[in-house]
Amino acid sequence: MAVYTDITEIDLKNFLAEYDVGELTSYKGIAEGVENSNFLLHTTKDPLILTLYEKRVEKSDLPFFLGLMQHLADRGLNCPLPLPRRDGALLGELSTRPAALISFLEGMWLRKPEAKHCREVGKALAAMHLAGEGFEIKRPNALSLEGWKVLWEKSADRADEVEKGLQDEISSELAYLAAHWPKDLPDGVIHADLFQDNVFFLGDELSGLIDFYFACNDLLAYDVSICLNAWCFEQDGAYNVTKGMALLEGYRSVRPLSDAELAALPVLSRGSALRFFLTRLYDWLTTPAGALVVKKDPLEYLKKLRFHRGIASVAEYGLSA
Ligand SMILES: Nc1ncnc2c1ncn2[C@@H]1O[C@H](COP(=O)(O)OP(=O)(O)O)[C@@H](O)[C@H]1O
Ligand SMILES: N[C@@H](CCOP(=O)(O)O)C(=O)O
Repeated sequence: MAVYTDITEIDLKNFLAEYDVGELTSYKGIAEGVENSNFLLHTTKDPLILTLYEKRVEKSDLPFFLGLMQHLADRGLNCPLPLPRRDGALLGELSTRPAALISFLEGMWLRKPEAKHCREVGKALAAMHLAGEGFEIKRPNALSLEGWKVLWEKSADRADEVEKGLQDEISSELAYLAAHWPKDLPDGVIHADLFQDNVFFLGDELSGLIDFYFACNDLLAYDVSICLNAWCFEQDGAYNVTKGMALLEGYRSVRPLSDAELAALPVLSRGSALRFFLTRLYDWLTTPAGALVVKKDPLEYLKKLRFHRGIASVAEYGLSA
């Protein structure tokens, strides 16, 4: 459960007094998520999400995240909206953390997505990429090549505790990616964490995207590779080519992928697998026992990384270039 910071009812009521959201009737911590503390609030008006921003979120990045949600929603993307306080500010403070109230999005995330859902995710990702055009604030990706090196330096010494030989394997991988990372592909605003728990469905219909707290400016095709990793592998670690095809076709039906973007998918997918491996590894090694969060398995992403290393042609993802 991701509630790192506790709140008291009295502090919450004082915080809410700055907003025009009705009276608080109940609140509870949300038993999902990894990065921030989230609470579901019921009021005499609409239900709301309260987010307290935690360790990996820089306060200076919050205008990007909150402004982006507004920008995307204004352009017709279904995503939550930050609510303004009476003084117009989108951000307040609660229990010493920066905090915001976010509109509640109806829907559930899918525990067992099928190819038809992957197609919808591909479409929604492409729609987000198009809707992100014109967003004025810029945020470089803090979790790309340079950020991976920094994370790796914090974990490398203990990596072999997780699997023997990891220290050498990951050091070589980082060197490979630094030498082969594409530079001239289309870029824009990417979600950067569009995993299953961040996509809501009502029945088979995609009802919206949440959790823009890793969003940044980067290669659009890198975001596609993140979704291939998050959506198109089965529990046993096997890549599901039908899901891959559906996701890529869904994406291309809204925003075409160039030959260069397609050709770069294997290296981008290695990079995105490494990115999630590294944050999971760091958390695995540093989260104290008993913390109210479910640690995610870094080895799941190591297996995905190894799969992409073995890709000889993008046809293996379900499409020919
Ligand atoms: N706007 C929202 N509407 C409905 N539920 C939400 C909303 N934002 C977050 N949640 C709930 O909170 C959970 C954790 O949110 P998330 O933003 O993924 O947290 P974290 O940034 O900590 O990973 C989600 O899985 C969902 O259940
Ligand atoms: N998706 C990441 C962890 C980030 O968690 P989220 O709850 O913000 O999606 C992973 O799976 O490692």
